[in-house]
Amino acid sequence: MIDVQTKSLETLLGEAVAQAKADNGAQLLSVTEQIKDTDPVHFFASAGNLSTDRVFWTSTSESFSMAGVGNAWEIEAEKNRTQTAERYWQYLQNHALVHNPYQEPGTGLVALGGMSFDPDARSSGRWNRFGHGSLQVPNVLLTQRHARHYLTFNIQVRATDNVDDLKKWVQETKAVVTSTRQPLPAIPGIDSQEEIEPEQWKDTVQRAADTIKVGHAEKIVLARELRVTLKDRAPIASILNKLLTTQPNSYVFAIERDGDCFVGASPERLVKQDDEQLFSVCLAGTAPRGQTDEDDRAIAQALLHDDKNRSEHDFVVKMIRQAMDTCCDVVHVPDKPVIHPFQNLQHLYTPVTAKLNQTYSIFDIIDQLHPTPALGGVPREASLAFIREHEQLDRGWYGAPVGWVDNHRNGEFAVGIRSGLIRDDSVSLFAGCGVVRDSDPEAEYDETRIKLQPILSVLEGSS
Ligand SMILES: C=C(O[C@H]1C=CC=C(C(=O)O)[C@@H]1O)C(=O)O
Ligand SMILES: [Mg+2]
Repeated sequence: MIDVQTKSLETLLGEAVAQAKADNGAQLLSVTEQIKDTDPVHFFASAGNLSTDRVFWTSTSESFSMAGVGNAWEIEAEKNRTQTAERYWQYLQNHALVHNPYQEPGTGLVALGGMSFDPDARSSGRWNRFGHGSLQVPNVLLTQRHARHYLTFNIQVRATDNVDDLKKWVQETKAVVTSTRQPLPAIPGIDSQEEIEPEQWKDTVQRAADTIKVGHAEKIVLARELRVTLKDRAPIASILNKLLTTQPNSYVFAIERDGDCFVGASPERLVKQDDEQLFSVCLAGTAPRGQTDEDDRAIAQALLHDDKNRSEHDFVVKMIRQAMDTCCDVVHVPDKPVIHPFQNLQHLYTPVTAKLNQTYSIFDIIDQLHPTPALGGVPREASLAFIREHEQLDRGWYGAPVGWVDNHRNGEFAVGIRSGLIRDDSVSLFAGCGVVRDSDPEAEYDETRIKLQPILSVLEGSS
């Protein structure tokens, strides 16, 4: 068995070297094998010995995870992020040598990453390791679906490369990332925290509500930052592990670029593609969970019938339906939202399904959807202009699509909320809320405080 696999890897490496020689350039080789059980979080932790460019993605409701390390190919874009991603992803799929005997989504040639919320926003420099759009094909990718585990090596093979050396590198790297589990380090806890200008933020919420009342916009989403200093460097794998156990029904993700890491547990799917089938979600309108079941149900009922929250939600439904209509043949949207409960809050939730027209890709849909009025506002341009002018925050990748695509028309992007940016021992946490004409600044402030809580309690090491 091992012999056959080794031989096949050797053969593939030989073919890639020959192709690189013929092209007088480099040849991307992608080779996938099924492997023994390997825990994605421990893979991510061990991979830190190889590179400070790592990625992690879990859809906790589906028992599906990916963890990747290194960078075999990167699509980088400043403006026109989705068009650039589409073009280079097509190019790569046409030119890569892919050996993937499995039909599992998320195995083989996969690119993971995301983009900034707004390429036209002022930059503070804090996100400069991320750029405005970046998808990366990791050198090594672990894919876990239920009880099955797959390992993909993506290698840039050059004409001058030696097959034996490459094979040795693959074997050594595999040993590092699938090594026996080391215990994850403890989360060091919080040394200090600072809310960034909360009073000024509330004034901005009032200003947004006033802007809406005079008819210059209908909804504007405003976000704020909580800056946390930990007692020691943030152990990202341990934080992911804790998010996985405390945040069911979420997308737990980490995108690390040169040591800086964007991490989160988002409840919000932007879009999932399963060949021609698309799934999106309208998520807006928020209330806390109750202390007792009865209390919880009463809060849920009140949320379902609350005009202010319903209007926040309905703007999102209307716009997502329009966006889907542009690229899809059949779009299904229920008439009314339901309640979707999460660990410490509940949201109004309307699922959307659609059939993607064959001439479009997931990148076209992202282009249509982002930013939805759950993160931008209505109308899109007026709300973005307000955010650019008045919000005292460099959103960076917060609130923007983060996810993955494979080369079989599968992919999924979440909205990067309930998230933070980690650098060494400091973490910037972000939370926003939908401001409509009846918004009360104190209530919106409380809502953002609840949204910050899950990730904050993970950092406290107490959840
Ligand atoms: C902007 C955020 O949440 C959005 C998603 C769900 C509910 C929202 C709300 O009720 O305001 C927000 O639109 C955030 O968590 O940072
Ligand atoms: Mg809200």
